[in-house]
Amino acid sequence: MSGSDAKPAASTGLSEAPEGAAATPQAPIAAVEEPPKAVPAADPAPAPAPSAPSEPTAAAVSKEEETTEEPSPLAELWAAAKAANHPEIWGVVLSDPESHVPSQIVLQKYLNANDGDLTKAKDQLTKTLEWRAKTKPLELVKKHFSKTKFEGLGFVTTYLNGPESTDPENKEVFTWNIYGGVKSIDETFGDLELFIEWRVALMELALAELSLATATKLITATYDPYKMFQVHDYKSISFLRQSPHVKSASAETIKVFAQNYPELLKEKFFVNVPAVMGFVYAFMKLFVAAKTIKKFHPMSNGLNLVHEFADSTVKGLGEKLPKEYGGKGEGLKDTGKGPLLE
Ligand code: HEM
Repeated sequence: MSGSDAKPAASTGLSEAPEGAAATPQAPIAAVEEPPKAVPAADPAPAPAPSAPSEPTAAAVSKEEETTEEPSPLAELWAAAKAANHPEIWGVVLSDPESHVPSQIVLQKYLNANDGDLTKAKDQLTKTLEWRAKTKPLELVKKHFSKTKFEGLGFVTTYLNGPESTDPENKEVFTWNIYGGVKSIDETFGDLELFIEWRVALMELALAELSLATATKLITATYDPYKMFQVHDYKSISFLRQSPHVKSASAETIKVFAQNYPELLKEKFFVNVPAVMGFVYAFMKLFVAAKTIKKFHPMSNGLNLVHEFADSTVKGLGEKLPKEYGGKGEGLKDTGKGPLLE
Protein backbone atom coordinates (compact mmCIF):
# COMPACT_ATOMS: atom_id res chain seq x y z
CA MET A 1 0.00 0.00 0.00
CA SER A 2 1.37 3.38 -0.82
CA GLY A 3 1.62 6.07 1.78
CA SER A 4 -0.93 8.22 0.01
CA ASP A 5 -3.78 6.83 2.05
CA ALA A 6 -2.27 7.84 5.36
CA LYS A 7 -4.47 10.17 7.33
CA PRO A 8 -3.83 12.21 10.41
CA ALA A 9 -4.93 10.70 13.66
CA ALA A 10 -7.70 12.55 15.41
CA SER A 11 -5.66 13.25 18.47
CA THR A 12 -1.94 12.99 18.46
CA GLY A 13 0.06 13.99 21.42
CA LEU A 14 3.19 13.16 19.50
CA SER A 15 5.18 14.06 16.50
CA GLU A 16 4.06 12.59 13.19
CA ALA A 17 6.23 10.91 10.61
CA PRO A 18 8.71 13.30 9.03
CA GLU A 19 7.69 14.84 5.75
CA GLY A 20 10.70 13.42 4.00
CA ALA A 21 9.65 9.89 4.87
CA ALA A 22 7.31 9.66 1.91
CA ALA A 23 7.07 6.23 0.35
CA THR A 24 8.61 5.76 -3.06
CA PRO A 25 5.81 6.14 -5.58
CA GLN A 26 4.69 2.75 -6.76
CA ALA A 27 5.44 1.97 -10.36
CA PRO A 28 2.70 0.27 -12.36
CA ILE A 29 4.11 -3.08 -11.59
CA ALA A 30 1.54 -5.73 -11.53
CA ALA A 31 0.47 -7.76 -14.44
CA VAL A 32 -3.05 -6.76 -13.42
CA GLU A 33 -3.62 -3.20 -14.55
CA GLU A 34 -7.38 -3.14 -14.85
CA PRO A 35 -9.59 -2.45 -11.85
CA PRO A 36 -10.00 -5.81 -10.17
CA LYS A 37 -13.12 -7.80 -10.72
CA ALA A 38 -14.54 -10.40 -8.47
CA VAL A 39 -13.81 -13.89 -9.54
CA PRO A 40 -16.88 -16.07 -9.31
CA ALA A 41 -16.88 -17.57 -5.89
CA ALA A 42 -17.50 -21.15 -5.06
CA ASP A 43 -20.63 -20.10 -3.20
CA PRO A 44 -24.16 -20.38 -4.45
CA ALA A 45 -24.19 -17.26 -6.62
CA PRO A 46 -25.90 -17.66 -9.98
CA ALA A 47 -22.61 -16.64 -11.55
CA PRO A 48 -20.96 -18.81 -14.18
CA ALA A 49 -18.42 -21.40 -13.13
CA PRO A 50 -14.89 -20.11 -12.49
CA SER A 51 -13.59 -22.05 -15.46
CA ALA A 52 -15.91 -20.30 -17.96
CA PRO A 53 -13.53 -18.91 -20.59
CA SER A 54 -15.29 -15.53 -20.83
CA GLU A 55 -14.87 -14.83 -17.13
CA PRO A 56 -12.21 -12.41 -15.87
CA THR A 57 -10.44 -14.99 -13.79
CA ALA A 58 -6.83 -14.83 -12.69
CA ALA A 59 -5.96 -16.22 -16.14
CA ALA A 60 -6.34 -12.68 -17.43
CA VAL A 61 -3.40 -11.75 -15.29
CA SER A 62 -0.78 -12.87 -17.78
CA LYS A 63 -2.62 -11.97 -21.01
CA GLU A 64 -0.12 -9.31 -21.98
CA GLU A 65 2.83 -11.57 -21.40
CA GLU A 66 1.46 -14.25 -23.72
CA THR A 67 2.42 -12.19 -26.75
CA THR A 68 6.01 -11.72 -25.62
CA GLU A 69 6.32 -15.25 -24.25
CA GLU A 70 8.15 -13.81 -21.24
CA PRO A 71 6.91 -15.34 -18.02
CA SER A 72 4.91 -12.83 -16.02
CA PRO A 73 6.35 -11.65 -12.68
CA LEU A 74 3.71 -13.71 -10.91
CA ALA A 75 4.65 -16.79 -12.95
CA GLU A 76 8.26 -16.25 -11.94
CA LEU A 77 7.33 -15.96 -8.30
CA TRP A 78 5.26 -19.12 -8.59
CA ALA A 79 8.27 -20.92 -10.07
CA ALA A 80 10.38 -19.74 -7.12
CA ALA A 81 7.71 -20.92 -4.68
CA LYS A 82 7.58 -24.35 -6.31
CA ALA A 83 11.32 -24.71 -5.88
CA ALA A 84 11.07 -24.02 -2.12
CA ASN A 85 10.65 -26.65 0.55
CA HIS A 86 7.42 -25.30 2.04
CA PRO A 87 4.06 -25.15 0.21
CA GLU A 88 2.05 -22.61 2.17
CA ILE A 89 1.88 -18.93 3.15
CA TRP A 90 -0.76 -17.47 5.53
CA GLY A 91 -2.97 -20.55 5.19
CA VAL A 92 -2.86 -20.48 1.39
CA VAL A 93 -1.37 -23.61 -0.19
CA LEU A 94 0.30 -21.96 -3.16
CA SER A 95 -0.63 -22.99 -6.65
CA ASP A 96 -0.65 -21.46 -10.13
CA PRO A 97 -1.66 -17.77 -9.72
CA GLU A 98 -3.23 -17.82 -13.18
CA SER A 99 -6.03 -20.00 -11.93
CA HIS A 100 -5.89 -19.65 -8.14
CA VAL A 101 -6.98 -16.28 -6.73
CA PRO A 102 -5.55 -16.78 -3.19
CA SER A 103 -2.11 -17.50 -4.70
CA GLN A 104 -2.37 -14.42 -6.95
CA ILE A 105 -3.08 -12.35 -3.82
CA VAL A 106 -0.14 -13.72 -1.85
CA LEU A 107 2.37 -13.44 -4.70
CA GLN A 108 1.16 -9.99 -5.76
CA LYS A 109 1.70 -8.79 -2.18
CA TYR A 110 5.36 -9.78 -2.43
CA LEU A 111 5.64 -7.75 -5.64
CA ASN A 112 3.85 -4.79 -4.09
CA ALA A 113 6.04 -4.88 -1.00
CA ASN A 114 9.06 -4.49 -3.25
CA ASP A 115 7.58 -1.83 -5.56
CA GLY A 116 7.52 -4.32 -8.42
CA ASP A 117 11.18 -5.32 -8.17
CA LEU A 118 11.01 -9.00 -9.11
CA THR A 119 14.46 -9.94 -7.83
CA LYS A 120 13.73 -8.48 -4.40
CA ALA A 121 10.24 -9.98 -4.34
CA LYS A 122 11.61 -13.43 -5.17
CA ASP A 123 14.22 -13.12 -2.44
CA GLN A 124 11.64 -12.08 0.15
CA LEU A 125 9.24 -14.83 -0.92
CA THR A 126 11.93 -17.50 -0.71
CA LYS A 127 12.99 -16.29 2.72
CA THR A 128 9.39 -16.34 3.93
CA LEU A 129 8.98 -19.93 2.74
CA GLU A 130 12.21 -20.93 4.49
CA TRP A 131 11.08 -19.17 7.66
CA ARG A 132 7.66 -20.85 7.58
CA ALA A 133 9.27 -24.26 7.05
CA LYS A 134 11.41 -23.64 10.14
CA THR A 135 8.92 -21.79 12.38
CA LYS A 136 5.72 -23.66 11.45
CA PRO A 137 3.43 -20.71 12.21
CA LEU A 138 0.22 -22.71 11.74
CA GLU A 139 1.37 -25.09 14.47
CA LEU A 140 1.88 -22.12 16.81
CA VAL A 141 -1.84 -21.36 16.57
CA LYS A 142 -2.46 -24.72 18.27
CA LYS A 143 0.21 -24.16 20.93
CA HIS A 144 -0.72 -23.17 24.51
CA PHE A 145 1.13 -20.20 25.99
CA SER A 146 1.63 -19.30 29.64
CA LYS A 147 -1.20 -17.25 31.19
CA THR A 148 1.25 -15.54 33.50
CA LYS A 149 3.24 -14.25 30.57
CA PHE A 150 0.58 -13.46 27.95
CA GLU A 151 -2.96 -13.28 29.37
CA GLY A 152 -4.88 -10.21 28.17
CA LEU A 153 -2.06 -8.96 25.93
CA GLY A 154 -3.27 -9.89 22.45
CA PHE A 155 -6.63 -10.12 20.69
CA VAL A 156 -8.06 -10.42 17.20
CA THR A 157 -11.49 -9.00 16.43
CA THR A 158 -13.52 -9.04 13.24
CA TYR A 159 -16.29 -6.63 12.30
CA LEU A 160 -18.74 -7.36 9.51
CA ASN A 161 -21.35 -5.61 7.40
CA GLY A 162 -24.19 -8.05 7.96
CA PRO A 163 -23.59 -11.77 7.51
CA GLU A 164 -20.20 -13.24 6.69
CA SER A 165 -19.54 -13.20 2.94
CA THR A 166 -16.64 -13.61 0.54
CA ASP A 167 -16.60 -9.85 -0.15
CA PRO A 168 -13.50 -8.48 1.63
CA GLU A 169 -15.11 -5.04 1.80
CA ASN A 170 -17.71 -6.47 4.18
CA LYS A 171 -15.11 -7.23 6.80
CA GLU A 172 -12.46 -5.51 8.90
CA VAL A 173 -9.97 -7.49 10.96
CA PHE A 174 -8.07 -5.94 13.88
CA THR A 175 -5.14 -7.20 15.92
CA TRP A 176 -4.77 -5.62 19.33
CA ASN A 177 -1.58 -5.60 21.39
CA ILE A 178 -2.28 -4.45 24.90
CA TYR A 179 1.33 -3.86 25.83
CA GLY A 180 0.21 -1.49 28.58
CA GLY A 181 -1.20 -4.60 30.28
CA VAL A 182 2.16 -6.32 30.66
CA LYS A 183 2.57 -7.21 34.34
CA SER A 184 6.21 -8.18 34.25
CA ILE A 185 8.53 -7.12 31.44
CA ASP A 186 10.93 -9.91 32.35
CA GLU A 187 8.21 -12.57 32.25
CA THR A 188 6.67 -11.49 28.95
CA PHE A 189 9.72 -10.42 26.99
CA GLY A 190 12.54 -12.28 28.80
CA ASP A 191 12.34 -15.34 26.55
CA LEU A 192 12.52 -13.65 23.16
CA GLU A 193 11.90 -16.78 21.11
CA LEU A 194 8.74 -17.56 23.07
CA PHE A 195 7.49 -13.99 22.80
CA ILE A 196 7.94 -14.07 19.01
CA GLU A 197 6.09 -17.40 18.87
CA TRP A 198 3.16 -15.91 20.77
CA ARG A 199 3.16 -12.77 18.58
CA VAL A 200 3.28 -14.91 15.42
CA ALA A 201 0.38 -17.04 16.73
CA LEU A 202 -1.65 -13.84 17.17
CA MET A 203 -0.84 -12.73 13.62
CA GLU A 204 -1.78 -16.10 12.16
CA LEU A 205 -5.11 -15.98 14.02
CA ALA A 206 -5.76 -12.62 12.38
CA LEU A 207 -4.82 -14.04 9.00
CA ALA A 208 -7.25 -16.91 9.55
CA GLU A 209 -9.95 -14.27 10.05
CA LEU A 210 -8.86 -12.53 6.85
CA SER A 211 -9.27 -15.93 5.20
CA LEU A 212 -7.10 -15.47 2.14
CA ALA A 213 -7.57 -19.16 1.29
CA THR A 214 -11.21 -18.44 0.36
CA ALA A 215 -10.57 -15.02 -1.21
CA THR A 216 -12.27 -14.27 -4.53
CA LYS A 217 -10.95 -10.87 -5.63
CA LEU A 218 -7.72 -10.31 -7.50
CA ILE A 219 -5.48 -7.57 -6.15
CA THR A 220 -3.29 -5.11 -8.05
CA ALA A 221 -0.43 -2.75 -7.21
CA THR A 222 -2.98 -0.21 -6.03
CA TYR A 223 -6.06 -2.21 -5.03
CA ASP A 224 -5.78 -4.63 -2.13
CA PRO A 225 -8.63 -4.99 0.36
CA TYR A 226 -6.99 -7.95 2.09
CA LYS A 227 -5.32 -6.02 4.90
CA MET A 228 -5.97 -5.40 8.58
CA PHE A 229 -5.83 -2.74 11.26
CA GLN A 230 -3.49 -2.98 14.22
CA VAL A 231 -3.73 -1.26 17.56
CA HIS A 232 -1.09 -1.02 20.29
CA ASP A 233 -2.58 0.08 23.59
CA TYR A 234 -0.07 1.49 26.06
CA LYS A 235 -2.56 2.40 28.79
CA SER A 236 -1.16 2.26 32.32
CA ILE A 237 2.43 1.97 31.24
CA SER A 238 4.19 2.47 34.51
CA PHE A 239 7.79 2.24 33.42
CA LEU A 240 9.34 5.28 31.86
CA ARG A 241 12.54 3.72 30.67
CA GLN A 242 12.52 1.01 28.07
CA SER A 243 14.16 -2.12 29.35
CA PRO A 244 16.62 -3.99 27.11
CA HIS A 245 14.07 -6.83 26.94
CA VAL A 246 11.47 -4.53 25.41
CA LYS A 247 13.99 -3.09 22.99
CA SER A 248 15.12 -6.47 21.71
CA ALA A 249 11.56 -7.88 21.60
CA SER A 250 10.35 -4.87 19.62
CA ALA A 251 13.29 -4.84 17.24
CA GLU A 252 13.06 -8.58 16.58
CA THR A 253 9.27 -8.51 16.07
CA ILE A 254 9.56 -5.62 13.64
CA LYS A 255 12.24 -7.51 11.68
CA VAL A 256 10.36 -10.82 11.58
CA PHE A 257 7.11 -9.15 10.57
CA ALA A 258 8.61 -6.92 7.88
CA GLN A 259 10.19 -9.97 6.27
CA ASN A 260 7.38 -12.49 6.62
CA TYR A 261 4.08 -10.56 6.68
CA PRO A 262 4.36 -7.92 3.93
CA GLU A 263 1.44 -5.80 2.74
CA LEU A 264 -0.97 -6.92 5.44
CA LEU A 265 -1.23 -3.65 7.35
CA LYS A 266 -3.91 -1.10 6.56
CA GLU A 267 -3.23 1.37 9.36
CA LYS A 268 -1.67 1.11 12.81
CA PHE A 269 -2.77 3.07 15.87
CA PHE A 270 -0.73 3.55 19.04
CA VAL A 271 -3.24 4.60 21.67
CA ASN A 272 -2.99 5.85 25.24
CA VAL A 273 0.59 6.89 24.63
CA PRO A 274 1.65 9.16 27.49
CA ALA A 275 3.05 12.41 26.08
CA VAL A 276 6.18 11.86 28.13
CA MET A 277 6.85 8.72 26.07
CA GLY A 278 7.00 10.47 22.73
CA PHE A 279 10.68 9.63 22.65
CA VAL A 280 9.81 5.93 22.39
CA TYR A 281 7.85 6.61 19.23
CA ALA A 282 10.77 8.52 17.76
CA PHE A 283 13.10 5.67 18.69
CA MET A 284 10.85 2.92 17.28
CA LYS A 285 10.54 4.67 13.96
CA LEU A 286 14.27 4.20 13.43
CA PHE A 287 13.65 0.51 12.80
CA VAL A 288 10.67 0.84 10.51
CA ALA A 289 10.52 1.43 6.74
CA ALA A 290 9.32 4.90 5.70
CA LYS A 291 6.50 3.33 3.69
CA THR A 292 5.21 1.67 6.86
CA ILE A 293 5.63 4.73 9.06
CA LYS A 294 3.12 6.55 6.84
CA LYS A 295 0.49 4.17 8.18
CA PHE A 296 1.24 4.92 11.85
CA HIS A 297 -1.00 7.10 14.02
CA PRO A 298 0.02 7.80 17.61
CA MET A 299 -2.82 9.01 19.83
CA SER A 300 -2.78 10.12 23.43
CA ASN A 301 -6.40 9.21 24.19
CA GLY A 302 -7.72 5.75 23.30
CA LEU A 303 -11.33 6.99 23.38
CA ASN A 304 -10.64 8.89 20.17
CA LEU A 305 -10.01 5.71 18.19
CA VAL A 306 -13.75 5.62 17.39
CA HIS A 307 -13.31 8.61 15.01
CA GLU A 308 -10.71 6.99 12.80
CA PHE A 309 -12.82 4.66 10.70
CA ALA A 310 -15.34 6.86 8.91
CA ASP A 311 -13.91 5.74 5.54
CA SER A 312 -14.22 2.03 6.24
CA THR A 313 -16.42 -0.02 3.93
CA VAL A 314 -17.83 -1.60 7.10
CA LYS A 315 -20.55 0.82 8.12
CA GLY A 316 -20.40 2.25 11.65
CA LEU A 317 -17.09 0.49 12.28
CA GLY A 318 -16.02 2.92 15.02
CA GLU A 319 -19.18 2.24 17.01
CA LYS A 320 -18.58 -1.49 16.85
CA LEU A 321 -15.31 -1.06 18.77
CA PRO A 322 -15.15 -1.72 22.51
CA LYS A 323 -16.26 1.11 24.84
CA GLU A 324 -12.71 1.80 25.99
CA TYR A 325 -11.96 2.90 22.41
CA GLY A 326 -15.03 5.12 22.17
CA GLY A 327 -17.33 2.55 20.56
CA LYS A 328 -20.41 0.79 21.86
CA GLY A 329 -19.18 -2.79 21.63
CA GLU A 330 -18.22 -5.20 24.37
CA GLY A 331 -14.63 -5.43 25.60
CA LEU A 332 -11.86 -7.29 23.85
CA LYS A 333 -11.96 -10.10 26.41
CA ASP A 334 -15.57 -10.81 25.36
CA THR A 335 -15.34 -10.21 21.63
CA GLY A 336 -11.75 -11.07 20.75
CA LYS A 337 -9.78 -14.24 20.21
CA GLY A 338 -6.18 -14.73 21.21
CA PRO A 339 -3.49 -17.40 21.20
CA LEU A 340 -4.37 -20.40 23.41
CA LEU A 341 -3.39 -20.07 27.07
CA GLU A 342 -2.67 -22.53 29.84
C1 HEM B 1 7.42 0.22 27.55
C2 HEM B 1 6.31 -0.13 26.99
C3 HEM B 1 6.28 -0.70 25.59
C4 HEM B 1 6.30 -2.00 25.24
C5 HEM B 1 6.32 -3.20 26.15
C6 HEM B 1 6.28 -2.05 23.78
C7 HEM B 1 6.30 -3.19 23.02
C8 HEM B 1 6.41 -3.25 21.65
C9 HEM B 1 6.61 -4.44 20.87
C10 HEM B 1 6.73 -5.84 21.41
C11 HEM B 1 6.69 -4.07 19.57
C12 HEM B 1 6.91 -4.99 18.37
C13 HEM B 1 5.85 -4.91 17.31
C14 HEM B 1 4.52 -5.61 17.55
O1 HEM B 1 4.34 -6.36 18.51
O2 HEM B 1 3.63 -5.41 16.71
C15 HEM B 1 6.55 -2.64 19.54
C16 HEM B 1 6.59 -1.89 18.40
C17 HEM B 1 6.41 -0.54 18.38
N1 HEM B 1 6.11 0.27 19.43
FE1 HEM B 1 6.07 -0.25 21.35
N2 HEM B 1 6.25 -0.76 23.29
C18 HEM B 1 6.24 0.09 24.38
C19 HEM B 1 6.15 1.45 24.33
C20 HEM B 1 5.91 2.17 23.20
C21 HEM B 1 5.53 3.56 23.19
C22 HEM B 1 5.31 4.43 24.40
C23 HEM B 1 5.41 3.91 21.89
C24 HEM B 1 5.00 5.25 21.39
C25 HEM B 1 4.06 5.38 20.49
C26 HEM B 1 5.69 2.72 21.07
C27 HEM B 1 5.68 2.67 19.70
C28 HEM B 1 5.99 1.56 18.98
C29 HEM B 1 6.20 1.56 17.54
C30 HEM B 1 6.11 2.77 16.63
C31 HEM B 1 6.47 0.24 17.16
C32 HEM B 1 6.75 -0.28 15.75
C33 HEM B 1 5.53 -0.99 15.28
C34 HEM B 1 5.61 -1.72 13.96
O3 HEM B 1 6.64 -1.72 13.27
O4 HEM B 1 4.60 -2.30 13.57
N3 HEM B 1 5.98 1.70 21.93
N4 HEM B 1 6.35 -2.17 20.80
